[in-house]
Amino acid sequence: MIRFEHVTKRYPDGTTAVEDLSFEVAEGELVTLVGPSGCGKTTTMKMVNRLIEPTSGRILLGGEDISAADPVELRRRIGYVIQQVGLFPHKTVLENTATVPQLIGTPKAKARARAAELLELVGLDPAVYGGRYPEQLSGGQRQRVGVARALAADPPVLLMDEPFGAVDPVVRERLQNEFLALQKTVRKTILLVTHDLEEAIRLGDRIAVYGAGTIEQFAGPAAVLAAPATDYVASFVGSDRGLKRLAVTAIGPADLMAADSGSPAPAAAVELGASLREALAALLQEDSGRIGVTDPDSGELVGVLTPGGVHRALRRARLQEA
Ligand SMILES: Nc1ncnc2c1ncn2[C@@H]1O[C@H](COP(=O)(O)OP(=O)(O)OP(=O)(O)O)[C@@H](O)[C@H]1O
Repeated sequence: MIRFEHVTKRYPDGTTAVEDLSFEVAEGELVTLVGPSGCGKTTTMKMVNRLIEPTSGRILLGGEDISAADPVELRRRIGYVIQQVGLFPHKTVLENTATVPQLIGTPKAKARARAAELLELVGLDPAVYGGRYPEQLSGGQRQRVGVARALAADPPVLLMDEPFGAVDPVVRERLQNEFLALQKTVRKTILLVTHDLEEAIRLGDRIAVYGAGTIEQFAGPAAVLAAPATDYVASFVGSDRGLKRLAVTAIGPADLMAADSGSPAPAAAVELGASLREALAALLQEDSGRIGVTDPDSGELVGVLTPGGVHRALRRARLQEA
């Protein structure tokens, strides 16, 4: 869907921001760009909606070379979410969300109805928040409006630059989870820039780990953690990558013990397919040392997870990757 072919960007002062980048983002895929400050992530992203033009190489969107596209028309196909959100201060939340559809000629009533739906989708009750002004919202709520607004024109592609950057870690984690659930339904093709490795791992179907102006590794989160491609990536992901793997390993049926009909069902439960990190957090809260695991569709208890099951799952994941 988005394809970079040997893209280099040199700024007029001689700074090479990115050099010979080639990678592809599949339709419906969420790719996170992660790396230290100044490594070229934002430059990469802004070349996709032509806020920055490459010095050489080309970028294709759905097979079409974007250098031939009209930038205004191009940006209509590409939602853009930035850290500072950039909401219009003098417009209400509903008006902010309806801005783009109205700009492209959607009748006002229809644009507003759609905006209300989207606010609902990002967890903001339009009856409560629709009439408020941005300054009357918390940072996390503003970021949700930013996401709703970017989705409003239903663009196939979303560019997100540190979209959850301006909120505290707890709210951030909640927004990330909500966003992942949302992505399951909307299935946009997304490039998301972050300097936070945990965020990149949590959100990305694949991760591009940037060094200075180049991608050092482009792979799924589990592969980046299990087999860093270079010494640089190894030091970037750090020595606690074993722990980080908890976040990318899901609980499978083989990790569970049968729910014993004799003993009471555990009080806490997570869903099958939840991350080991989530399961471990729940286990640590449970004095009994066991939690229930439920079927995400039916909600029925399918088994019981103990710390031994977490070990089994990690071992299984290591074997699969080997
Ligand atoms: N307009 C510009 N003129 C000259 N150099 C620039 C310009 N914009 C960015 N750069 C340089 O290009 C390099 C890459 O910048 P970029 O903003 O893409 O990095 P980044 O990875 O997004 O960083 P951060 O995480 O700090 O936002 C940096 O060295 C930066 O100083």
